[in-house]
Amino acid sequence: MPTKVRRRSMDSEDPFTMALEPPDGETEEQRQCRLLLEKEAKDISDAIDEQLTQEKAQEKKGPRPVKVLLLGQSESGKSTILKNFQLMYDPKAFRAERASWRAIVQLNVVRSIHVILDVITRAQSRRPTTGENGSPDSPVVDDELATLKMRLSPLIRVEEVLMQRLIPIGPDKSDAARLAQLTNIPYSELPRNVNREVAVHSANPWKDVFKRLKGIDDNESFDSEKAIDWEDPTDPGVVLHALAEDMKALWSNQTVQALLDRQNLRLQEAAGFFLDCLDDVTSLKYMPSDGVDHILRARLKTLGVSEHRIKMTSGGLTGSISRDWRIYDGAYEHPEAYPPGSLTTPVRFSWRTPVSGESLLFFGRLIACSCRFCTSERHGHHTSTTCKHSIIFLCPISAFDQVLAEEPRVNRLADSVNLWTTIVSNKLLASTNIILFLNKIDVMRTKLESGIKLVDYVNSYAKRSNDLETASSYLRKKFAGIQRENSPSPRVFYCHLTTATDRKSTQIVLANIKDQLMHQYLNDAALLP
Ligand SMILES: Nc1nc2c(ncn2[C@@H]2O[C@H](COP(=O)(O)OP(=O)(O)OP(=O)(O)O)[C@@H](O)[C@H]2O)c(=O)[nH]1
Repeated sequence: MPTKVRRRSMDSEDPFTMALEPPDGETEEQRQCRLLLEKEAKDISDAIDEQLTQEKAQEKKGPRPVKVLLLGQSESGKSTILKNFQLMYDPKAFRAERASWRAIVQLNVVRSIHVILDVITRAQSRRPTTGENGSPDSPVVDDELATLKMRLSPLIRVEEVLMQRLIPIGPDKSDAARLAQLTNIPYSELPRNVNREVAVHSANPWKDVFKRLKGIDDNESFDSEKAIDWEDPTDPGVVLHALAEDMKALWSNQTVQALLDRQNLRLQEAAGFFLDCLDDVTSLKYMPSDGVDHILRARLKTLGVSEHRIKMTSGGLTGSISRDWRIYDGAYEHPEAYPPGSLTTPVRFSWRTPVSGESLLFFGRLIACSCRFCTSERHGHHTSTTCKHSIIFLCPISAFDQVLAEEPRVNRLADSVNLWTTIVSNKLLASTNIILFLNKIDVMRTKLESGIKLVDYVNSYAKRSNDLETASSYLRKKFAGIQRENSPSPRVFYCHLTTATDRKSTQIVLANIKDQLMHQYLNDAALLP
């Protein structure tokens, strides 16, 4: 029948059908990974459907919530911005999570030490060579360092225990468990291209783990300090405390520094770096306090999209108003991660470098999600056919000299620029507030001051001065220009230079954004029938 023939031929050209077809020459490992991602996408979709149904019912009862989507490539700082929001507007919940973040800080510490131990192992396995003057070509691991390495080996077990607590592998074979299997392999057995970073799925209630361990009742008011059994000899904190002096000796060892230098491993610039405050984080009763920003600096990669509800209040001429906010952390979910602290491959940046396929797929999915949230409202409050919510887009500008782990030909800044172009040019997002955060300004400053030249990666930077002010203002103008040229209709360019781990400065920015969005929300509401 003609219709059948037509449909078949359309199907074979349908980009969605083509996109879903398995790639040619797919290996079994790739197939497993793809199926996992597809199942996860379906779970997300089902969860959104369920959420939409609930929201519809809820929204009939009260005012519309303000929705903000955090977007950006992996390690751009989305979760850190979310933590800042929680710290400001939901401090009680934030404090209750301190025990969980204590475990992440401990995990970050042992991970950094593990990286160093791996570097030493590699140096030990190399045959020593000598230069022209007869001295060794590369730093030599002496007996003292080898002994130190041996004494620190119990930390590997601590890391495994922490990872198992965070991502238990049960008989359920859930996504979280299966992803954990991908990442829970001991470092020594990991193939080079496998993710070395532990990641939790947003659906995994990892923060409850410590609560569950102590058997605290859900209804009991939860004090995070009570969640720790301070007398427990198997608590990772005990081992960390016992090995604190050895860890300090390792980090300050000249040979270790030389070996890290040779491999271009800048641990101090890597996420979750705590080796500069070992006294503090290895103290027997260590708990990340309100006074220090350890929770903001702690690194735990999250996969999937998570929703966080916060009640926010804003003052104005008409008195103070209070609204529910929903903040979505659109964590980038590529199964690979960046090797810690390295990534100085000199892949040049170009304003036209193709965006990685994985990133596009992910952002497409996120935009689809956010637009579905709007679709659900269109019949209720919205009269517009475009998304009215807000996006905070994070670009870690310090990544200008780094490449994507999953696509080593793509510069990380180029990836961000392309994602930015995709977002600002999307017609469905024409009415969306898009706020750009050029993040990791502190790391950018350190890099530029250490002599790394922006022009070596971004040709068009030409002969401009290699300082933070000039560089950030140049990048800001570039991002503004892309928005101007690509937005379906004119919109205001909102941009902030941020250091998300610096609570004070970030909270000023977020307070302004909160007031701005509340104001717009009220204006929109006034225009509604
Ligand atoms: N020095 C510095 N570190 C930052 C800044 N913003 C975030 N970080 C750190 O960078 C790491 C990654 O930040 P996250 O907030 O986890 O990044 P993300 O975008 O949520 O990453 P994914 O979970 O992989 O999607 C964390 O250890 C943060 O503490 C910043 O402005 N300066």
